[in-house]
Amino acid sequence: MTPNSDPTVQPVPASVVQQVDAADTTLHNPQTAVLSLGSNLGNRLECLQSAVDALADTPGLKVKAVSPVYETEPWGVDPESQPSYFNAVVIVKTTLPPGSLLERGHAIEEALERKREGRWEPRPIDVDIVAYQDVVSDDPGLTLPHPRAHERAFVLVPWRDVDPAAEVPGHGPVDALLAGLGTEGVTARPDLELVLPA
Ligand SMILES: Nc1ncnc2c1ncn2[C@@H]1O[C@H](COP(=O)(O)OP(=O)(O)OP(=O)(O)O)[C@@H](O)[C@H]1O
Ligand SMILES: Nc1nc2c(c(=O)[nH]1)N=C(CO)CN2
Repeated sequence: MTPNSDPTVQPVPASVVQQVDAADTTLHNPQTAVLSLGSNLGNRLECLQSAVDALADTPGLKVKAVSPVYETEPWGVDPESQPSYFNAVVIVKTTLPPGSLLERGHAIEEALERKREGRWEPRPIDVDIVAYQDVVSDDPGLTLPHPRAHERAFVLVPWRDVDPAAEVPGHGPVDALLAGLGTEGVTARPDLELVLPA
């Protein structure tokens, strides 16, 4: 069958294609997103690096910056009850809309065998979307900015390293948030480094 011989396939008028493209603001216009990576099970540095590599391998996404690595006290649980985390922040430019970026994060978690157990259980990798441009959304499936990012020094400290002027939409400058929160329990690990794939 030649491409146009199927009578059920109607050509899409150019004006419709144009309207659809214009409505998808991400398509020609990459957006900046901030991702938080955390690991407190297995080889924590390798898990973070695998996540960075997988992000860099994602069509429609370019990794622009990778923060230094921090060793951090488990937040939200008894800090003695879990191994310490390694945390880092990655800045990306992407044509993926927020929901697709979340799906990609989940796929990376699955590939690194993260089990979804109780809340804040130890995990080999966690990929959270901290912010997507200045989008604000209270959808529980994807809340933007991340609903707890502004309370987490383990997110804000590495984020400030790669973007000193960063702001959490609706919460203000990262620097000011950190002045209030303090940085206790967030320790630089200059002996460790994540590599940004070429
Ligand atoms: N900004 C966001 N980034 C990642 N997941 C989000 C976000 N907003 C909402 N979610 C939803 O939260 C659900 C639980 O995510 P996850 O298991 O990573 O939570 P957690 O890492 O244990 O805890 P926390 O959300 O406090 O970081 C996800 O399935 C996702 O749909
Ligand atoms: N230090 C630290 N604590 C956490 C982390 C994390 O990445 N680092 N992630 C959590 C759930 O996302 C809960 N607690």
